[in-house]
Amino acid sequence: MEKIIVRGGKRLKGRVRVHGAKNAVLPLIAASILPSRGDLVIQDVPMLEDVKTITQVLESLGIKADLNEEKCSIKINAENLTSTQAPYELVRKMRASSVVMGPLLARKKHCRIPLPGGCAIGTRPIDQHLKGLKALGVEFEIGQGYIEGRVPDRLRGTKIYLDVASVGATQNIMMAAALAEGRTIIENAACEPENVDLANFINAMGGRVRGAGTDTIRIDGVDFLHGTEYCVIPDRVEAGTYMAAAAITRGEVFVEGALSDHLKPVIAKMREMGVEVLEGENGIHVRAEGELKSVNVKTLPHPGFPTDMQSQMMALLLTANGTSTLTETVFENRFMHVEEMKRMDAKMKVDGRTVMIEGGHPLSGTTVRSTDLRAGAALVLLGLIADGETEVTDLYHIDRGYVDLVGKLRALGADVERVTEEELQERMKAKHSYA
Ligand SMILES: CC(=O)N[C@H]1[C@@H](OP(=O)(O)OP(=O)(O)OC[C@H]2O[C@@H](n3ccc(=O)[nH]c3=O)[C@H](O)[C@@H]2O)O[C@H](CO)[C@@H](O)[C@@H]1O
Ligand SMILES: C=C(OP(=O)(O)O)C(=O)O
Repeated sequence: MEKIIVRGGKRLKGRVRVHGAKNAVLPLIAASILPSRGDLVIQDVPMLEDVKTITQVLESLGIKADLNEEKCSIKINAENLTSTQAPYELVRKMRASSVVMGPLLARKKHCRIPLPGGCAIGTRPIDQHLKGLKALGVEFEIGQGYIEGRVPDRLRGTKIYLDVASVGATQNIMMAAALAEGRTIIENAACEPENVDLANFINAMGGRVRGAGTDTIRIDGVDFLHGTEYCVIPDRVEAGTYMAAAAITRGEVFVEGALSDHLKPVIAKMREMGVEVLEGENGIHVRAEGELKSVNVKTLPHPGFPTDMQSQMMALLLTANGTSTLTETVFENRFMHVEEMKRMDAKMKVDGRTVMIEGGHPLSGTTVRSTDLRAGAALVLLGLIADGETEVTDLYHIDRGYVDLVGKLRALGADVERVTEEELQERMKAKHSYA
């Protein structure tokens, strides 16, 4: 088992480049099932475990998909789509693989995928995905842990109102509607930047999607989609994580590639705390010094404060003076990191969906467990200012969403390393034999 070891006390300084967005590239790769003609090339693909998993899902469907780690790109040709069944071993690793449903139903009028199940941050139902796809003409059977969808006639555009502005449901419906007959209108659609990226990608393949980024999306179905070349948007959560790292250590960091338009709520809250944030054309400059003010934060669907930045923000609030509150409204169980942070002497109290955070107290390093990918990153960030050594375990979460977190933090001056259990044992042995 590998661990990240952080020794606190270093002020981060320098420049860090953000990779392409995980949450944008996953639906883009799923949408690559749609074109029946030509090659697709996606650029600035982050080489993450999740990206490898969704690529394997495509390969399991008979699609040619070549990830080029050096060029950070993927080349896909879906002309030879032979299967409509996604394997359990892959889908269970990553909930986002349920977004292959829409494209499979659009291309082959059939799909069979394992029920994604709950996860560390909540139950995460997919009722809105199913409601939308049913409205387009899909019939579903659910049993023995699988969902099977069939289109008896053909997909037909219609008006769909989502009860919850679900990111994944909007994606699944958008992709199915891209090849449906007539116009589909999604109301109360999720307007996250990743969904705008998906709409732009579908349009680059010859689709007709309008209104993405607002709560009403119109999709006019076309007969077929074709290959294209496309570059994924930068990862706003990765960018926000390094912005938080800079502020926590009272450092000065230029986050290259970060788009301020995608990070408005994060920038606003950091400024309210007293962090200096300069928005540039090529990135965001963050600088913090001395005492920061406590603030109240509530996570919301975009353009509200993103739930995927909640735990990193919590880490930052622990360094502010006074009491802050952080309310999670998107997921019902996204506070598992609170108990881990308390193990580092963080002063916090959970009351329903709100955490009271008493900032400004010293933190101490100890062994803590990543409970989800953002929580894992947040614990590493806390380790940057804790006394002594912090060991973060369960790194498979972090590997789902961060390219080389350790290398990037080290380049900014952090005292952090990734070691295997064996290496740690060797070190202990060497220490004892020396003593
Ligand atoms: C791979 C990916 O892009 N993941 C992101 C995506 O997840 P994901 O697409 O799963 O998130 P959703 O927007 O669907 O979920 C938001 C809320 O809606 C609920 N819900 C969702 C679907 C549904 O059919 N019924 C229902 O009740 C969920 O339980 C949750 O409470 O958006 C989330 C919200 O910004 C982010 O935290 C995730 O990082
Ligand atoms: C929760 C996240 O991802 P997923 O939806 O894939 O679990 C995330 O990226 O923070």
